[in-house]
This record gives sequence, C-alpha cells and structure tokens, in this order.
Amino acid sequence: MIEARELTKRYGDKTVVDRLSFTVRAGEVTGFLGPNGAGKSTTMRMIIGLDSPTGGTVTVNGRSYARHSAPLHEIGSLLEAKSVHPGRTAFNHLMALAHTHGIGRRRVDEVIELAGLTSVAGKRVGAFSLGMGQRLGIAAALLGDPAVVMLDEPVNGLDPEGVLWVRNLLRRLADEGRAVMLSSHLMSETALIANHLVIIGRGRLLADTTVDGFVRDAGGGGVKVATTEPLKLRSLLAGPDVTISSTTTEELIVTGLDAREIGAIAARHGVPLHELTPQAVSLEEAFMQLTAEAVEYQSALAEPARKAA
Ligand SMILES: Nc1ncnc2c1ncn2[C@@H]1O[C@H](COP(=O)(O)OP(=O)(O)OP(=O)(O)O)[C@@H](O)[C@H]1O
Repeated sequence: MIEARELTKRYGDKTVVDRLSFTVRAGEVTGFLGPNGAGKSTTMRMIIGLDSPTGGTVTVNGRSYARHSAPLHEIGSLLEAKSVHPGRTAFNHLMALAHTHGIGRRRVDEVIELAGLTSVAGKRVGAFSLGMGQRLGIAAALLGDPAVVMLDEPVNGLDPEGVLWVRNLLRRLADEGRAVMLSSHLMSETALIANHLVIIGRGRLLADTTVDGFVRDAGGGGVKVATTEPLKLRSLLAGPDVTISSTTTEELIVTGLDAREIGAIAARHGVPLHELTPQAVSLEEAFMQLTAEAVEYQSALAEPARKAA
C-alpha cells in the first residue's frame, strides 16, 4: 500500500506537487493520471525516495521508503529515467540488481521468463528496442516479488502486443493481492487497465474515483433521437429537467431522459423513431475537461520558462 498525505514538493517558488493525498490499495490497479507536467513523475520519485518532499509524507507499506532495509521486496518500480548500463546483458543487469538483495539466480530466470525476455537475455541492453527496455524494466521491478508495483508510463513505446501484455500482467499482479500504481496521460488506455483513478493537475488532486464512477459521470452526453415527427416528440418529452436541442430537422439531442424512457414515451404515442443512441462523452474528452484548467495554467507558465532557457 502507498499512502500520500498532504505531499508537497516545491522547486524554488514553484509548487509542483501541492498537498496531495491518496492511497494505492492492495488488490487494485490505481491509474495515476494527469497532463504533461502535472507532477506525476515528481510524486513517484518522492514515493521511492529519489526526491524528498517539501511537506507532507508518503509511505510504502507503512514506512517511508528510506526506512525499509530491503526496499526491492517492498516496492518494485519502473521510472522513465531509469539508467541501465548499456554494455551489460539483460541477464547480468538483473543479476547485479539481485545481488544487492541476496536474490538468487532462480528468481532472475523467473522474471526473465515472465517478461518474455528469454530469447534476448544474453544480449547487450544497449541494443534493446524501447519495448524490450520496458520489459527489462518491468522484470527488474518484479525481481524482489514486491507487494507494491509502481510503473511510470509503462506502455509508452510498446507495440499492441506489448500493451496487451502489460495490461494483463498488471491485472494479474493486482489479482494476486499486490498494490499496483501506473502513471499515464492517456485516460482511455488507463481505463482498460485500472479500476481506481487518481487524477492530478498542477500538482493538485482533481479526482479520486473508480473507473466505473468516472465512466458513469462521463456518460452525460444526452441521447440522439431521430424521428419523422420532431415537433410532436419535443412536446411529449418536455419536462422541468429535460433539455432538447436539434442538430437537423429530424434529429433531437435529449438530456434528462435515458434512451429507454424516450423509447417508451415515443411508443406510447405512436411516434416513429429511426434512431435512438446514447451519446457517451469519450473518456478522453471527459479527462480533458477535468484537467483543462490545469493544462492552460501549465502552458502559460511553460512559455516564459522556455524563452528564458
Ligand atoms: N528538478 C526540477 N527542478 C525544477 N522543476 C522541476 C524539476 N523536476 C520537475 N520539475 C517541474 O515540475 C513539474 C512537474 O513535472 P513532472 O515531471 O513531475 O510532471 P509529469 O506529470 O510527470 O509530466 P510528464 O507527463 O510530462 O512526464 C514540471 O513543470 C517540471 O518542469
């Protein structure tokens, strides 16, 4: 379990992570989402002690990372900027890591197989494709059989087969009772893997919800109804909580009633319908709406910073 409480990071006068509180629970995949520059990597770096908080706390399995004597057994992580010696083979890289924790060769072979790296285990890491590098990073994260797994943008650069592999692996790890956290700036991809969502913008918590809850809330796009009798249908559907707009002479967009209710009213009054379609707001759209303000603020800030550089 990861618990962040009022976690804060400032660089100079810029607050990059702002009183962030959230929990990554065992048995769940938590998607950690935010637009570029929202503070995801900084938060993850603080979780594993690569950056120290300016304020607040974050613990892994009840203790701060630095207080664990064998951290690889507590939390396995893959952060984007992970450095791997390019001249080492994948096997030697994992063996070197294993030695730091007294982990044996058997476990190294296991994670190599788990990550689908058996055929390239003897190759130099410097010659690895991006996808192979991601697999190696994930193998390293799993080496200590940790109860918590944290991955920064794990599907970045992976081909469809690799994406599917990561998706299935993370679900399996959560089903085994581990706490899994993955960061992303892609809502739709994350919704396929995660069941819990922590969404941030400008370092602040914007939403702490379930994927089901987010999908439900995003479904408020109304119902498209096409009929040869739009005027009659309009008056039949009218009510205090119902809004109706038209896109063409035969099409109405109705909010405040679901497709079933609209269909029943039309049938009762003999109004022919030739389309009745719930208009789901796409998850990506809903995510963009939620984070829009944060993105605008970021680009306003980023512009002068870039000029100054
Ligand atoms: N060492 C640092 N010094 C100053 N500012 C920093 C430092 N590290 C990060 N930042 C700033 O903190 C903000 C958050 O960066 P961070 O990398 O945590 O965001 P992110 O959500 O991971 O973004 P991305 O999706 O682009 O990786 C950015 O504005 C970044 O420029």
